Amino acid sequence: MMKKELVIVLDFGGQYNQLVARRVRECNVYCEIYSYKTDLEKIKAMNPKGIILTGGPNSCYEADSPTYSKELFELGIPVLGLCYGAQLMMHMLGGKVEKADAREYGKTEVIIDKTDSKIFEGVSPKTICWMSHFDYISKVAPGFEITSHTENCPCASAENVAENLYAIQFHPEVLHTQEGTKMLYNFVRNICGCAGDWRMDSFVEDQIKAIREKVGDGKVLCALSGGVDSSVAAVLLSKAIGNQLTCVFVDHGLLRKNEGDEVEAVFGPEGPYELNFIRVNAQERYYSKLKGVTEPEAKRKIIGEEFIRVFEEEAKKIGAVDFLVQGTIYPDVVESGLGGESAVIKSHHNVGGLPDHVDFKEIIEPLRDLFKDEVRKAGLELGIPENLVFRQPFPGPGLGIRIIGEVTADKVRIVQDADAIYREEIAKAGLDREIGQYFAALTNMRSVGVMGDERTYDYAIALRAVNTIDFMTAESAQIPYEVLNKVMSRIINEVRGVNRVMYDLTSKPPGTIEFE
Ligand SMILES: Nc1ncnc2c1ncn2[C@@H]1O[C@H](COP(=O)(O)OP(=O)(O)OP(=O)(O)O)[C@@H](O)[C@H]1O
Ligand SMILES: O=c1[nH]c(=O)c2[nH+]cn([C@@H]3O[C@H](COP(=O)(O)O)[C@@H](O)[C@H]3O)c2[nH]1
Ligand SMILES: NC(=O)CC[C@H](N)C(=O)O
Ligand SMILES: [Mg+2]
Repeated sequence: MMKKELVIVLDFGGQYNQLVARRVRECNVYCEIYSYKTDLEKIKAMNPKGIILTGGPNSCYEADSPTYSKELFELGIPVLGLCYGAQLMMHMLGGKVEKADAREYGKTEVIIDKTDSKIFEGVSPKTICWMSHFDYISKVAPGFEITSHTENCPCASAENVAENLYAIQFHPEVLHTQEGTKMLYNFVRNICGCAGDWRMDSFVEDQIKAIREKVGDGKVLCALSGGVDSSVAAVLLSKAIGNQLTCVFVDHGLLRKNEGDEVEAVFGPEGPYELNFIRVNAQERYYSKLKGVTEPEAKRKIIGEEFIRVFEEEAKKIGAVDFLVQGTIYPDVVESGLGGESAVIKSHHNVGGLPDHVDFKEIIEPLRDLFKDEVRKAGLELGIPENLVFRQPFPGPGLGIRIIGEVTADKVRIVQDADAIYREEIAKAGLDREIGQYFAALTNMRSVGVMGDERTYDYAIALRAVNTIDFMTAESAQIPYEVLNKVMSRIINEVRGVNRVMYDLTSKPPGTIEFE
């Protein structure tokens, strides 16, 4: 078998490390991320075609900052340092890095000095790049030449062609760097010489192989929500291990209207997949655990823990189940505060919301490194129908995080009915494939209204709709006013307990997509 081409990303704690990996994969080159604490011997043994050092929050000239063996730069393997990685390369090889008088942050014009640099092939001589640094390279290391600069920064990039070493102060992986993808392409394809023969089908094949090796003839339980991620995970697992797999779908009473039956229709015995499928109706159990709880993180943790307890009980019934599979994807990991140095935004039930003790030998998450759109590609690769692959995401904690404050059966009914109307009207207007994610939420606010000459004192529904590529950032969608108006009027007329409807205009950041 032909050996797969690999580029290694060495993680120094930057915020955009997964984006680096993703951009490399977009160049059809396989890529894996390793911590800067990984041994050089281990890196060498993987025989990478290139190595990328990421950004990071530290200053390389301080004593305890992350560093690496200098031998890395002497292997003859092309190395590209980004931001902290660039500074570290200069610092270790005899250049100088210092604190700048002013920090450079955001979109910045970079002027290319060496237009025939391989990194800048096809890039305009003046190009907008994303900067995010306090420190700067005040002197390049011997053997390096400066290849670009900005108004405030004398060295925006440098290279030592003879040694195959490249340093970039800005962040080519961020889409705000207009020609960044081109630069990374130039590095992996032209400088590292990768042929670019990696495709999503290789990802699928590799995962199937890895799962078979790990699981052997053991039994596996897959947490299946019917959403995009776990459906892709379930089909992948089923291809890998067939009958050893049982899928468990939990109806926690926080699903959208009719969703339980819809999921059962697709994955149950009547559907097209040959899966061992179990539906657990756990409504009462969730409502009683959530009674009186209002704090968002507390709600998330309770829902997350109950999921696991249900899975454990089902596993006991099957007997001797060692593995639990979840459809965790990369944004779940980052937001739960586990993506390197990044802060906790909210504990996704399947990551940061997991209880301390879990009764499975191992949790398998085959999609953990992928972004949503990459998961969709894998789904299509697996032959999953488009209407499933392009479903809008629905969070595991469900309506639990779309009902602000305490969850009750009556509030669930209100938000389910309002949401169903909203979805119906969006579909009628032909907008359902256009908008990334849209839903109704129940604010915990009641206000005074007048209906049929009577005073009302009822809840306000918030409508949300966002467009996004990777769900890490998002903008509110521009829905035609007539559509919003129709939704408002139907909700007020058809859903008892609501007398006001609002549209949430907030982008992410500063908002998040869900309300809790
Ligand atoms: N009701 C549920 N029953 C069983 N497992 C669930 C349920 N809800 C969520 N999960 C598990 O938690 C994981 C994360 O949920 P999440 O909503 O992010 O993914 P998804 O439902 O698979 O896809 P999507 O993001 O498209 O909704 C799922 O992949 C699945 O493994
Ligand atoms: O399975 C999930 N478990 C969770 O705990 C969770 N929280 C948010 N989401 C989904 O993630 C995306 C980003 O949402 P936020 O901007 O609200 O963090 C959006 O698509 C959200 O629907 C979740 N999915
Ligand atoms: N984004 C980065 O990698 C920053 C590197 C370094 N901490 C600086 O401020 O210059
Ligand atoms: Mg979901």
